Amino acid sequence: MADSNPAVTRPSGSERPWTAPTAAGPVAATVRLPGSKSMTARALVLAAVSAGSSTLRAPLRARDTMLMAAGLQAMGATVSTGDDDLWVVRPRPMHGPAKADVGLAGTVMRFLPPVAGLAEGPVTFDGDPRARQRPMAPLIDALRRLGVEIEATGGGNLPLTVRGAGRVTGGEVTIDASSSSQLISGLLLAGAAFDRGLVVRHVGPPVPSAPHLEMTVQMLRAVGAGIDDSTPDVWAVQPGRLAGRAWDIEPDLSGAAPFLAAALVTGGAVTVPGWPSSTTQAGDRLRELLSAMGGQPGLSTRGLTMRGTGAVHGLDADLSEVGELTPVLAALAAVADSPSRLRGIGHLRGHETDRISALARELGSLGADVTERPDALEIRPRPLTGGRFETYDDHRMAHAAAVIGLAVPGVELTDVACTAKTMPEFPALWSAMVGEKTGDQRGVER
Ligand SMILES: O=C(O)C1=C[C@@H](OP(=O)(O)O)[C@@H](O)[C@H](O)C1
Ligand SMILES: C=C(OP(=O)(O)O)C(=O)O
Repeated sequence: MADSNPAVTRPSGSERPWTAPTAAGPVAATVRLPGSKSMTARALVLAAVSAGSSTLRAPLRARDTMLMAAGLQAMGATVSTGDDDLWVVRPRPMHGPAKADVGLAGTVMRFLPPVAGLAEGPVTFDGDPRARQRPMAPLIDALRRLGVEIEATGGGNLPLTVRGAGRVTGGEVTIDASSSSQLISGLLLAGAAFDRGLVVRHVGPPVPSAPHLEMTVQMLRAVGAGIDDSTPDVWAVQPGRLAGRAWDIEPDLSGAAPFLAAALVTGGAVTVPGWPSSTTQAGDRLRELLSAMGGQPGLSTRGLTMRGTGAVHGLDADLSEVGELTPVLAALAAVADSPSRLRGIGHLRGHETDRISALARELGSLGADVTERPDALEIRPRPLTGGRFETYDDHRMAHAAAVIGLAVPGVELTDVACTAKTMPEFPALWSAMVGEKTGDQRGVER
């Protein structure tokens, strides 16, 4: 289904085993990171449902965002991704028949079906085997109640076919989005184009990932949407045409997690240039979280510099708003000098893999004492030894393994190619940061 772009396709057999490099001493590097996955995804979708052309400066070129671009193109939008630094999106009337490969991208599988409701004709969605297990049912139900016809071939999951009528009635809908904030973001991003606009009311256990919802609201406002989020758990988008615009995509701050963690593990210093002084990205919370674990963050016009102090402390934190940071924080917790409790992360069981189980199993297999709770991880550090580390197609499991590998020789990832989901250049950047001479040095100054 996907095109032949290597950043997109993930044929079986593309796995690449990798032994994580061990740091010979404190790392000292400036690491230039690619654009934010979450901002790139939203900018692409908003551009496709807007009235005029849009541009994305410094977008993320990775599997998730290329699949988003391909899905929008399949529905008729023109998305020019030839220039690494500037993508151009020209909206066109959306239509089927079309097929969209979501890969393993939560953003693609939750953001595109509402757009497909606006298309005329059938659009079929499917993805990697694991994508068929990720929560979709609340979105399918909500879209149906908003007037969209959906053939749910996969029951409440993928695959599914949206039989769009070229317009969506819209109006008010309730949804239980406790399994993923993306269920709400997806509805909101398309909602201004619905005939009656959209009022989304969340009912159920708390919605995770508040910063991501804030990003959705702010980016909608930036293209002229009238949106009211003043009532907790209710979002109201007025109907109206959105304006195309020029987006400057910020560096991916969640993708910064393993690099900043390297400063703590090795007692070194890592700078990420272009760190925004104000942002809705969840990764900005790394400043306080890594500070609680012993790092010293300093934000200046050069970017964010994280300095290690030689000590890594355990962490007791509710990570419900920043769940995607959990794998790297869990890795740090495993090499810390005191126990950790990472709480509020039940929804991670529906991520790229069940991250609670996966982290418990893999950290445990290296020697850490880990207790898996329904919505938490308790990690008591013990001396670790190298060994096989299964990455479960999960880019952030690979990041976690790389962080431990800095301190523990012989951590062997079953696959590092899964990092292409959000950062195809991860292995090269990582090796260059650690000082391996053989690697591609682009993006890293030492
Ligand atoms: O909207 C987004 O861009 C995202 C929202 C979050 O999803 P969940 O709320 O499902 O955790 C986050 O974990 C994911 O990496 C990206
Ligand atoms: C949960 C994540 O991704 P997705 O957008 O596929 O949900 C993530 O990147 O950590």
